[in-house]
Amino acid sequence: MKTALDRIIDYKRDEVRALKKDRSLGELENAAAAASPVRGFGSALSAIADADQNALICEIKRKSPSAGDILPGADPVEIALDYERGGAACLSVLTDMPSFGGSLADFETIRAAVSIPMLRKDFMIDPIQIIEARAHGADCILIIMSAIDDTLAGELHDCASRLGMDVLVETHDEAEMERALRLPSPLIGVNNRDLKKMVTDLGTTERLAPMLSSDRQLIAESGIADPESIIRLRKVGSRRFLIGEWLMKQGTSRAEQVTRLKLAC
Ligand SMILES: O=P(O)(O)OC[C@@H](O)[C@@H](O)c1c[nH]c2ccccc12
Repeated sequence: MKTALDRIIDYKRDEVRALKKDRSLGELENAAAAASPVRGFGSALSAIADADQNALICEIKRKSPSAGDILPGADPVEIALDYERGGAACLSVLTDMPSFGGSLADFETIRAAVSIPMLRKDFMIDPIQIIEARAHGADCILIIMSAIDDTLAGELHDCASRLGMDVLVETHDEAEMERALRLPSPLIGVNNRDLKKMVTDLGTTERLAPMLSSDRQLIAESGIADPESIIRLRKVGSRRFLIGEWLMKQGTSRAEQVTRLKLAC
């Protein structure tokens, strides 16, 4: 049986094929070279985490395979400005349309409206997507270890580094963590949501956190739903958090809730 992740990777292959037909590599490389300079993603997280506050990567997604509709008609710029005003370190913007309702057009509009660094959150399976990400202003890209093999992960990582972007390497079990630690990126995410089974458990971050040495930075991802989740994960040393659905649903108190999470201890 195909998992949700398998299905996504299948249509990503079609998207990559279409992109390669549409735009030449040279053209995209030129656009990437002309894009606005990278904003340091990892350094923005560290500036807050090193002061012992919670460095938040706040996410914009209209829907997801696990949650269904989150905020279908959301104005992404309005939400991004709430996040920035509340004190988010960085933003994560889903650019996948079929499953998450996002786009690179959203990404670009948001980046023009805020000054904090941004992660292009998508399913990367080919270097051309990384170049495309930079051409649209991305400061960081995501590598999902459960979606690709080590060779491809290394290639995508090198491509992002060459373009000056940071890389968030996502894991969700011990084997993936071991593979992730062979890549040079200091930013190691632990996804509490199993993308194959679509179940979320904060215990995943607690279990994997001890595998990181002090030269790596743990980012706890998914299922963070209140200050208590943050307080729980701070106990295993996490000071960096990626939060989507719960913040999306906070309505008019969104900025205040960001500040509350940032200061939770
Ligand atoms: O909405 P949540 O449970 O706060 O999760 C945010 C983020 O971690 C989640 O969207 C995510 C983590 N890794 C991903 C990979 C692909 C798509 C989405 C994700």
